Amino acid sequence: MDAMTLLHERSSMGKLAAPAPDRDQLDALYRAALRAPDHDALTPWRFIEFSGEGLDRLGELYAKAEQRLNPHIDDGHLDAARKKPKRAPMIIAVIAKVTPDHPKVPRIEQLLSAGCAAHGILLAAQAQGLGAMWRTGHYAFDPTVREGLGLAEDDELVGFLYLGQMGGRHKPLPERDPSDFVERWS
Ligand SMILES: Cc1cc2nc3c(=O)[nH]c(=O)nc-3n(C[C@H](O)[C@H](O)[C@H](O)COP(=O)(O)O)c2cc1C
Repeated sequence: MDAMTLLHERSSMGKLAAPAPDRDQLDALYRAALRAPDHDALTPWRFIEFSGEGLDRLGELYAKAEQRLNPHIDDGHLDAARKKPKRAPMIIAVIAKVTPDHPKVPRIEQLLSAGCAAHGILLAAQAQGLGAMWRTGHYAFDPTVREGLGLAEDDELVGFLYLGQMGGRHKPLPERDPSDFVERWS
């Protein structure tokens, strides 16, 4: 796939099947992430890769988060939370590792770099014929989940990237006209 086609046609895939990306594919995903624009070369990101029992452990964290939000939650809802990570054979959590009060690089720039790293992973997934979807949901901001994943106070969980083999077809791309979004000063 040529670069412009990839950039114009990237699309999320919610239906994801086993197997998870293999080591070579993952290496290519991370290399794409590491080419994110990065002011002052802070590399303000880290990644946690979940597969197999790791997905169960993440599900347990989700259930713990729900229980803290609602101590009377019923087993059905707890189970639903536990199963959420099982929607894919692999999840990569992208975490912005923020250096607070940096003299040159404000927080927003560090968050944007980590977001670009996540986008790099999505693009590299599609380039390799894999399916991918960026999710957050309330869990990305939940204190129990943040603590369980070892986030420092200034860090942000930018997203959970669900990855796997394409389990369906991409939905049609929306028709968008660039001129609706562009103002020209010339
Ligand atoms: C930061 C971020 C968080 C997102 N979180 C969710 C989410 O929790 N659930 C969801 O269905 N889509 C979420 N999305 C949107 C999807 O990843 C996807 O972009 C959207 O469904 C549009 O599909 P497309 O990427 O094929 O255009 C999120 C996107 C971003 C950038």
